[in-house]
Amino acid sequence: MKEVHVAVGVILKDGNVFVCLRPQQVHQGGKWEFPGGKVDAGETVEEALTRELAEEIGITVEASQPFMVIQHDYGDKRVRLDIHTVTGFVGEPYGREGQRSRWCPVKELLESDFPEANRAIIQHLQNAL
Ligand SMILES: Nc1nc2c([nH]c(=O)n2[C@@H]2O[C@H](COP(=O)(O)OP(=O)(O)OP(=O)(O)O)[C@@H](O)[C@H]2O)c(=O)[nH]1
Ligand SMILES: [Mg+2]
Repeated sequence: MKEVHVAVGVILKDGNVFVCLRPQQVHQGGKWEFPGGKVDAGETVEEALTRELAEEIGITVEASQPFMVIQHDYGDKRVRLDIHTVTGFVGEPYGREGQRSRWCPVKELLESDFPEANRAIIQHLQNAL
């Protein structure tokens, strides 16, 4: 099964992270996510992240840093998550594709239901901040 390369943004502001609720009908639907999406052929991770965050939550990324890379096999899909923190952006994020979204304190992230692969990201975030 081929591996999907995904650019994921951990958008930080005052100790909070912006998270979105994945639509029921998509992969890992009904779970929370850090916004992002597939890296298209010929795109850098930064280009994919900037494009996906503009499309999904209406912000313009101005400063991002590589944070970690996670590979995970969900059984029905294999992903390689290229996670970047986003510390500078223009605009107020919102669910531009109609998805629910909110700012969540970093320390409360594990109280919400995220895809399995996100557990390691959250633990790294909580240790790093
Ligand atoms: N965006 C995002 N995807 C995640 C996270 N964790 C995780 O396992 N994934 C998986 O990464 C894959 C790609 O995410 P995605 O569905 O958002 O990709 P996309 O935005 O290009 O899809 P779409 O444009 O068709 O909606 C999905 O299988 C999703 O389950 C996360 O925190 N954020
Ligand atoms: Mg997406």
